[in-house]
Amino acid sequence: MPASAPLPCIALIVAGGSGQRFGAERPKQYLDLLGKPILRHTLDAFLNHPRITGVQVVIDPAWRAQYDRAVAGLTLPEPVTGGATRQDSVRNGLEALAALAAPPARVLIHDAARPLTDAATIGAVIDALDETPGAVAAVPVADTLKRGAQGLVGATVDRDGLWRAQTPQGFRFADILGAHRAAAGLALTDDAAVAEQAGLPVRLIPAKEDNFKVTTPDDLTRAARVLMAELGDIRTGTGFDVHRFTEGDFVTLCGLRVPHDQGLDGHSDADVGLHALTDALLGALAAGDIGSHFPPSDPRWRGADSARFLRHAADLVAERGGIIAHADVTIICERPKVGPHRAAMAARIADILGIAENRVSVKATTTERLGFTGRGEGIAAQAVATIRLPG
Ligand SMILES: Nc1ccn([C@@H]2O[C@H](COP(=O)(O)OP(=O)(O)OP(=O)(O)O)[C@@H](O)[C@H]2O)c(=O)n1
Ligand SMILES: C[C@](O)(CO)[C@H](O)COP(=O)(O)O
Repeated sequence: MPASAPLPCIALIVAGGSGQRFGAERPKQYLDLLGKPILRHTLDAFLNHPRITGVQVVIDPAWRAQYDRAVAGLTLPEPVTGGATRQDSVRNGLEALAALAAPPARVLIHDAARPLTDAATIGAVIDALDETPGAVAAVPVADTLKRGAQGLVGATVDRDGLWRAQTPQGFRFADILGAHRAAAGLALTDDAAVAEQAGLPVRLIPAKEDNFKVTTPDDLTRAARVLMAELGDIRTGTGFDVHRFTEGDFVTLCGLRVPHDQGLDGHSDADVGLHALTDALLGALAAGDIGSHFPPSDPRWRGADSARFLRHAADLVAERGGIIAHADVTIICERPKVGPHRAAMAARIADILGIAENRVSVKATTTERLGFTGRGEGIAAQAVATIRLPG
C-alpha cells in the first residue's frame, strides 16, 4: 500500500512584539545575530525543514522596513498584522490561515525570538500530532525552585513534573483555531495554555536548552556563542621554507620527484613545499614548527621522506578532533617549471593529508629574476592551511 502524503503543516512565526525587556532601538527579532537578523535565522530553520509546507509571519507593520530587510531574497506570503499581545498576534495569524482557500491540517506556532530551533525538535513536534491534538517543545526544570517574598525565600516549590515551555508549539489546525477564538480576552502566555483552556491534550516534547528565547541582551550574546561553537574553532596557519640548490639531477617538490639539472640541499629530502605546508598546519595548531618536531640534528631524519612530517602534522589535527579544510602551497622558483606537475602535486598532498583533491591547491611563481630565487640559487615555498577544531 503506498504511504499516505504527509499532512500540510504551516509554521506561523510570531514577530509582532516590541521587545521591551530587551530594550533595543528596534524589536529584538530585527537585531543581527552574527550578521543575520534573528528573524531570518528563525525563518531559515523552518524554511529548510522538509516537513514544513509553508511559512506565515505575523509582524507589527510599524517595523515593515526591518521586516523587508530580514526576509530579503525569500518568497513569503504577505505578513499578517499582529496584535497588542502575543496571544492576539497568534490569533490574527490563525485567522489569516483559516481564510486561505486550503487551510493547513497542522500548524506550528513559533516565536521569532527563538532563532536556534533544531530540525529534530521541529520534526518531533510534528510527529506527535499523529497521536495528540497538540505538542509543545519544552525542557524539564533542573533547578530547585523558590517563590520569593520581599527579596527573601518565601517557599521552596516542588519542581517535580515541571517543564519550561518553549516553541514550536504544534496543533491540529481546526482545534487550535477554535481554542484561540474561545480564549480571546483571556491573558495566556502560550498556545499550550490556550489549548489547555479548551481541554485539548498537549504532549510535552523534550527539547534543547539552546532553543531559548532571546529576551534580554545577554541572550543575544549567548545565541552568538552557541552559533560560534557550532562553527567550531577555525584557524589558519602559514608556513615558509627555503632550500638552496646543490648538485643533482632531481628535486623533490610537494612529494614528487621532479627531474632537474640540480638537486636541493637539505637534511631530509629538502621538499620545500611539504615543509612549508607542515609548518602551516603546525602554526594553525599553535604547536611549534617542523624543526621542533623533527630536529635537523636528529640522524633519524637524514634523507627522510617529508611526507612523514606532513602526515605527522595532519595526525596532530586529527588527534585534536579537527579537520583540514584546505591547503594552499605556492612554490617560488625560476626553474624547474612547476606547471606541468601542479595537479599531480596537489593529488599527492591530498593523499598524504587524507582530504579531497579539491581542497588542495599548488601554485607557482617566479620572482622576475630578482632575489635568490631569481638568480637560481634555490627554491622557496609558502603555504597556508585552514583547519577546524571542535568549538
Ligand atoms: N504583541 C506581540 C507580542 C509578542 N509577539 C511575539 O511573540 C514572541 C515571544 O514574545 P516575547 O519574547 O515576550 O517578545 P516581546 O513581546 O517582543 O518582548 P517583551 O515582552 O520583552 O516586550 C516574540 O517573537 C514576539 O515578537 C508578537 O508577535 N506580538
Ligand atoms: C510562548 C513562550 O515563548 C513560551 O515560553 C512564552 O510564553 C512567550 O512569552 P513570554 O512573555 O516571554 O512569557
